[in-house]
Amino acid sequence: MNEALKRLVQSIALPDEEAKRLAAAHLDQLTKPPGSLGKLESLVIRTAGITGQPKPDLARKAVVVMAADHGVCEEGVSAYPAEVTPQMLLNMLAGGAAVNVFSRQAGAEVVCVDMGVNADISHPALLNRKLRKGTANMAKGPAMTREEAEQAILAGAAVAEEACERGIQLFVTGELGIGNTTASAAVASAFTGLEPSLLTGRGTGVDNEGLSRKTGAVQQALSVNQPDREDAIDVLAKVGGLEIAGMAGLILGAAARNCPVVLDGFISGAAALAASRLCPASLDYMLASHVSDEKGHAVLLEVLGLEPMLRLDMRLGEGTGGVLALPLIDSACAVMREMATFASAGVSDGTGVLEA
Ligand SMILES: Cc1cc2ncn([C@H]3O[C@H](COP(=O)(O)O)[C@@H](O)[C@H]3O)c2cc1C
Ligand SMILES: O=C(O)c1cccnc1
Repeated sequence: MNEALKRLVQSIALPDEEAKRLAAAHLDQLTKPPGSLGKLESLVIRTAGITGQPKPDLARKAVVVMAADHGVCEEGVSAYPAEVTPQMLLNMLAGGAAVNVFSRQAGAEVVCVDMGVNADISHPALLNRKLRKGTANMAKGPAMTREEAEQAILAGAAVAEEACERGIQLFVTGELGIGNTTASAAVASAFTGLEPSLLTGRGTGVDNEGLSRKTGAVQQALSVNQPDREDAIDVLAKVGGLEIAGMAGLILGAAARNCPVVLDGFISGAAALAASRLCPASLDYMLASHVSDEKGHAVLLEVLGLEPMLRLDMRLGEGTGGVLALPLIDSACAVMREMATFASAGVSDGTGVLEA
């Protein structure tokens, strides 16, 4: 691991236990039976620990969409051609993708980052962090070099840091990259040791023949490259993607700044697994939004030990599921700041009504 990456990993602190304790105590003073807000209560306690604020206020939120292309598309692993990556990126920059619609509803910014799209795109709102034009075909050799993977992680972390500097307080992981469910399956299989067939799904909607080609490409990528699961950078370099490494960096960068990171779907899950292997403490900063329909996502969340808030049978990516969870997080935090306590509202808290 290079020095800058080591420093990044070392800068990630454990959650603030005192803020968690204060949040839990405050929740029990609010005008509701203890625990009656269910998972929103554990969510806000975790958020307090992440931010160090017993009553978190996360007004400024961004979904960061990392975009890149994948050499493995040559193997016929997606239902769509690779040209869709730059086309969809332009659509997103114009505000026309699903993630833009949901973000307008949720009051979140969409930040698009070119990590390695196989086309020259220039747009005033696009962050150009292109390290190369797409990865190499991992079924034939390493997707990228170790240095490129490290640079991609650091670039992702820098995006988080720059966004924090201008006031962003919460991140959603988003992505765009035709072929990236194949790379994510390979990354997930490399880290977990689970069979590729358990982690390879239909992505954009490949048919049965496409699915067996895709599973075969994942198996081949693993056998050709032999990634070392103890070495997260080796895994990302050999069978990952530029956007997946960038997302892992974004997660680490957000954690280093005490910001919650809301994970979207399967690709986000693969990036989260990589981040957790680079820095186990980063897991405490991750909130799982939904479980997607992509085969393998539920397993990944289980491995991460994260419980999703939503199950909407979505399989889109872009950060869409993550953005849909933002109103829940906002509501959970608002409870802490706005709800009356038993004392302030003059409501009996029930003590003394029942014999202990
Ligand atoms: C029009 C369109 C919009 C998308 N938005 C996200 N994805 C999602 O699908 C791609 C991954 O699936 P696969 O591995 O099967 O290629 C990624 O771009 C992901 O963000 C899209 C895909 C398409 C076709
Ligand atoms: O789970 C996801 O996020 C997903 C699934 C299919 C295609 N793109 C993304």
